[in-house]
Amino acid sequence: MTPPVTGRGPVLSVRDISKTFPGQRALSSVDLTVQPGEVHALLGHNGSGKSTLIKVLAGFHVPDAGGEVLVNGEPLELGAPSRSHERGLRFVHQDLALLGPMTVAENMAFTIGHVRTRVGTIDRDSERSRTTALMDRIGIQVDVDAKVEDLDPIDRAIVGIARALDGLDGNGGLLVLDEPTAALPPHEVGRLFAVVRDLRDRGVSCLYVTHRMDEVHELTDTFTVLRDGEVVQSGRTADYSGDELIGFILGAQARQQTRTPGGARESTDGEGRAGAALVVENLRAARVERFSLSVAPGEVVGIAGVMGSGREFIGPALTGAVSATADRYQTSRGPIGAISPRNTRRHGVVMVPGTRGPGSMIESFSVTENLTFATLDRYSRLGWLDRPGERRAATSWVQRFGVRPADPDRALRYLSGGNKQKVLVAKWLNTDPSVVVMDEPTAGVDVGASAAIHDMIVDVAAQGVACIVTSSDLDDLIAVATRVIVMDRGVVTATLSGEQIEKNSILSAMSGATDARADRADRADLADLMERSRQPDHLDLEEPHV
Ligand SMILES: Nc1ncnc2c1ncn2[C@@H]1O[C@H](COP(=O)(O)OP(=O)(O)OP(=O)(O)O)[C@@H](O)[C@H]1O
Repeated sequence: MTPPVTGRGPVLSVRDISKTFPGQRALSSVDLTVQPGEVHALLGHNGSGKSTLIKVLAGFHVPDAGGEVLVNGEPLELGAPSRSHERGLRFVHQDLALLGPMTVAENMAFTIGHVRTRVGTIDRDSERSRTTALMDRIGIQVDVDAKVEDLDPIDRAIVGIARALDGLDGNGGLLVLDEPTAALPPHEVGRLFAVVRDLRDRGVSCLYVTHRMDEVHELTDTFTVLRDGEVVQSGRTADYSGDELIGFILGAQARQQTRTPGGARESTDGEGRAGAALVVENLRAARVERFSLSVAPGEVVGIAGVMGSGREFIGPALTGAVSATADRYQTSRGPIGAISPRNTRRHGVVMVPGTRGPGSMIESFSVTENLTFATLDRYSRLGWLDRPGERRAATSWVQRFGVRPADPDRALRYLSGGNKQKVLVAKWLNTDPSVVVMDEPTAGVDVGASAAIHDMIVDVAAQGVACIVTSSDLDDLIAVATRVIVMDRGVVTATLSGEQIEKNSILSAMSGATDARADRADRADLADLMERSRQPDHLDLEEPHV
């Protein structure tokens, strides 16, 4: 790792910054320093204040009076986004805000402005060359004429970073990356790290927000941990173990968080004593060619596969959210007929979607209203809503998942991203499903809440629910699955159980699938995947994750 550049003052000094929302102190006297050429991890549980701090830096929130932010030693005018931009602060949010139907060059022009000819028309050629030049600066080329919706997630992330770098001349500046790997499959994370390291070597510092603990030691030089809006620790990453960092993040909670990897549990191969909860033969849907699965009550089946393998379409296909057919689709309640949302729901097959996108949650509704939205009939009495009953159920889920703030009446929009995710998972578990498909259940969720969600999945399974977890985060699969199915190009290519459920074996099975199509695959990706599967950092199975 390149040592941080020294000799100049800090690129960023946050001093005594506080932010109070009505009824909520989100930041309390926060100090944070980033030196030039340094990757600084900003860590903290869901709701600890990371996004609020970033929004203060971006000029989106005005902090309480009293504190200051210095950029390269000079005070920054707070609450003015254009001033933050002028002073070299750049932000890449999780939602990259790229427009799918537009090309890469058009997206760049849309945000950083059009290039005009002398007669005032748009100069498309210059816009394309400018985009190529921005890409060159991070040493990666993406087809500037490709539509963003056709790009891989990693290329989209890279376009987002390249766009943010506009106007930063060569040396200096601070790039704030908010959970940039949350939407990336494991084998593509290395490419993003290479871009960040390359920028660091060229003097662009980085404030890096992540919940993935394995990334912290791999990528960052220094760190700050926020807990409940306060800085609890900062320092050089190399001076602390992963467990120590987790301890800072979770505080007293840490000691309560333990879990047994699911791989250690016995596999039932889909046929438990009570018979299968779901049998599907030759499921076909967009990106799913032929998928067969039998899952028993109480079993947790994990589905792994790189982006585009079909993994992400299994949930929508099984619940009829996308058009799907199968030679056989049978639950414990009998054969299903057409695979439609209504039929699958009647059979108790539900899906917890991976994104908190439109339709999955209503931001202006309270936590309680969101939690009970899919089960309103249960709380209706003679046409009236049993509000106390609704609230009791919500309170119990809020406590079980540790939703913060622990206030079931709070409008969802005031919750942090990870806490919204917990409410979303709870909403579907509250429907008492017999089969639940969870896509990326811990995306954006902190290390403590991830463990809580893993425990909850195991708990739900122990109550006889068949669980199918599709995830790009191998830790999810290792923590909960009794069997892991690996997919490639819409078909199952491997099934792992027992002791095979560990990172190395899953990655090799995924790489085996990739290997089989190596003639058309990107060999760099494959090499990267293999390289990562050999790195001991990624395979530290002795250490408990939480
Ligand atoms: N606009 C707002 N109004 C009221 N409270 C808010 C607002 N924005 C954030 N909060 C509260 O401030 C606290 C910090 O939230 P923040 O979004 O900064 O957390 P975070 O660390 O980014 O969490 P996550 O990892 O889940 O994204 C939370 O309790 C949140 O509910």
